Amino acid sequence: MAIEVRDVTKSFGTTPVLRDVSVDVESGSLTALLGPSGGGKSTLLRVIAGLERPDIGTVHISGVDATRLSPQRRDVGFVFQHYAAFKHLTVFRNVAFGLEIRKRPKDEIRERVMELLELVHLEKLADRYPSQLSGGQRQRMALARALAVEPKVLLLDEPFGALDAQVRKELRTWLRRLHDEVHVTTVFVTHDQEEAIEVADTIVVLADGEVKQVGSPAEVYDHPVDPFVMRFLGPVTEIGGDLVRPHDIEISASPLDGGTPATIARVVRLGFEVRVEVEVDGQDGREAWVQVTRELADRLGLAPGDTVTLRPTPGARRLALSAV
Ligand SMILES: Nc1ncnc2c1ncn2[C@@H]1O[C@H](COP(=O)(O)OP(=O)(O)OP(=O)(O)O)[C@@H](O)[C@H]1O
Repeated sequence: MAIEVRDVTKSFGTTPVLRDVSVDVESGSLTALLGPSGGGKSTLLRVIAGLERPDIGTVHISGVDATRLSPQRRDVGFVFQHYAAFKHLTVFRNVAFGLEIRKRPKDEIRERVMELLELVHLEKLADRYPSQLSGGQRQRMALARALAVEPKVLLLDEPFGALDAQVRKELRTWLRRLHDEVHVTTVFVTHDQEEAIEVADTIVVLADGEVKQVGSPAEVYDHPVDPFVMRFLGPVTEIGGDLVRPHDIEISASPLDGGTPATIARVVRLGFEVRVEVEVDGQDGREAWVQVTRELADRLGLAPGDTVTLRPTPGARRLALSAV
C-alpha cells in the first residue's frame, strides 16, 4: 500500500473536520477524494502531505510511519489549484528547480527536464516565462515540476479548479494518460463527480469529515451505499418511494405490472437524450423525471398531458427513501 491513513481525527478549534478517517491508497493508483465543499478533502490531502498534523491517528507512506515527518521528508509532490511558479525563471528552470537544489549534475538535469517537458507537452515552451503561458499550460508545468524529483506520491488539490470548463476537460484526459505513462501513486481532490469518474481508478467519497464510501467509479455510481452518495455521484429521481437513476426507469404508454402511473408535464430535448418531466400519482406534487433516448421518445410519441406508467428497470439500483 502506498498510503495508509488510519483513524485520523482533526479539528480546527472545536470544529471536527476529519472524524476517524481511514483510507488505503494502492501503489500506482489514481485515487480521487470526492465530496462537497467543506467536507474535509483538502484537509485530508494536507494531512497526507504533512502540511497539517492529525490530532489522532497515523499516516504511513510506503510502509514508513510519516505521521511526524515534515513535508520535505515524506517524498511527496504537491500541486495546488493556484500554482505559485517562480515568475523570474523560465519554464525549464522552474521544472529544474528541485533538481538544482539537490545539486544533480547539469547534463542529468537537462535530460530529465526535457523528458518531463515532453511528457507534459511543453517542450517547445521551455524558454518562456510563466506569465507567457495559459492557465492550463501553467498547471502542466506545475505537474512536471512536482514529478521532477521523482516523488513516491503525487498529491493534487483541485489542480484544474481555476480553469475554464473546456480546458479542465482536456486536462482530465491528459492527466489520465500521463498517469498511465508514469504510474506514480496519485491522489487528487475534486468536488466534480464527472471528473472523478472519468479520471480515477478509485473514488473515496468524503463528506462531513467522514469517509462515506470507497470503490471504483462503477461501484460508487452503480452501488451507492446511501442516498447521499447516490445523489452526489449522479442524477437521481424519485418514484414510488424509491430513489432511482433517471435512465434506469422504463416508461410506457400502457399499464405495467408494479408500475406507477404518472402524467407528462414537459418533454425537454437535450440533443441525444430527452428529459421527460412527470407528475407522479400519490407523490404530493414532487416532480420526477425520466431520461430516455430521442429515438424512444419519438417512437412512443411522448407529449405533455399524456398518461404513462413508470417502472424501474430490472437491474436498476433503488434506494428506499423511507429507510433514511
Ligand atoms: N486552517 C483552518 N482553520 C480553521 N478551519 C479550517 C482550516 N482549514 C479548513 N478549515 C475548515 O475545515 C472544513 C473542511 O475544509 P476542507 O478545505 O478540508 O474541505 P474541502 O472538502 O476541501 O472543501 P473545498 O472543496 O471547499 O476546498 C471547512 O469547514 C473549513 O472551513
